[in-house]
Amino acid sequence: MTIRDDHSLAADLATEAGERLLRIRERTGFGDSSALRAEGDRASHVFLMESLARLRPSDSVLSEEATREERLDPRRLGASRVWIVDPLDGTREFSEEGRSDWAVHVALWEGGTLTAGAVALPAQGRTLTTAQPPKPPSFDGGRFRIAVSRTRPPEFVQRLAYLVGADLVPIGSAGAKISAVLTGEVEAYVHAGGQYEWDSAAPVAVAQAAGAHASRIDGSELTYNQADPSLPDILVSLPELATSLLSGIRDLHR
Ligand SMILES: Nc1ncnc2c1ncn2[C@@H]1O[C@H](COP(=O)(O)O)[C@@H](OP(=O)(O)O)[C@H]1O
Ligand SMILES: [Mg+2]
Repeated sequence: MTIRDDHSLAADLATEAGERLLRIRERTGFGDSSALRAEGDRASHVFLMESLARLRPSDSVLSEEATREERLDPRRLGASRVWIVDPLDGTREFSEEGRSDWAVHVALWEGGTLTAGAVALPAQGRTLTTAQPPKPPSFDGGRFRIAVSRTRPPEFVQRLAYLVGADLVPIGSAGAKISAVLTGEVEAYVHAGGQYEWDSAAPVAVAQAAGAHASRIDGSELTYNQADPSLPDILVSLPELATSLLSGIRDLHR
């Protein structure tokens, strides 16, 4: 792998981890889904950790699959460059034959902001990247689509859809849902009730580079590389829809 800059590195690592995951799916099969999930998580984590240690030895890494001690390493909080990775987002969907809504996330946080990132969607044959941000379609009115978790949608989301005139589209993986906003399959993604920095850092880096709206559901900023990596709610949407979605969510929580 020839390394040019952080944007290309994020894209190359996410893409290669994704190719490895496709091979694991093919080799292992779907007979024992918990073994397939465990092998996918482990192999992708090891590949990303070894690659970053070799190619960016001075940087810190926060990975979903790291041990609790590794995640609590105080050096990460004092570091100026931290890679935030989710080796396999949408682990459940990865282990279901025929599904393509799972992803590999690689993001770079520098001094308070996300500066580079990539989301590989291996079973869709594409990687969305800050190296070449996608151009989301513009919204020209009418009913629209909100992507939600297949298994843990926020309790208020049905009422929100009714209020703003939208249909709900269940999709697995935060990365796949945010990518769906950027490629025009849906117009928004709403989540609440629990999630972590690695679930959103890379797709948010790409969404911001693409000019989409990304925030907490109260409209405040998403902040990364915190001591506690919990980041329980998120709204990503086409920019034209953010105001009405945020005010709809606010009305439902009054
Ligand atoms: N209530 C919750 N608590 C903790 N994590 C959650 C969550 N809801 C969703 N997530 C995480 O967010 C990612 C996307 O979830 P979903 O597909 O349901 O939208 C998944 O990541 P992983 O697949 O990496 O574990 C999932 O674990
Ligand atoms: Mg995840």
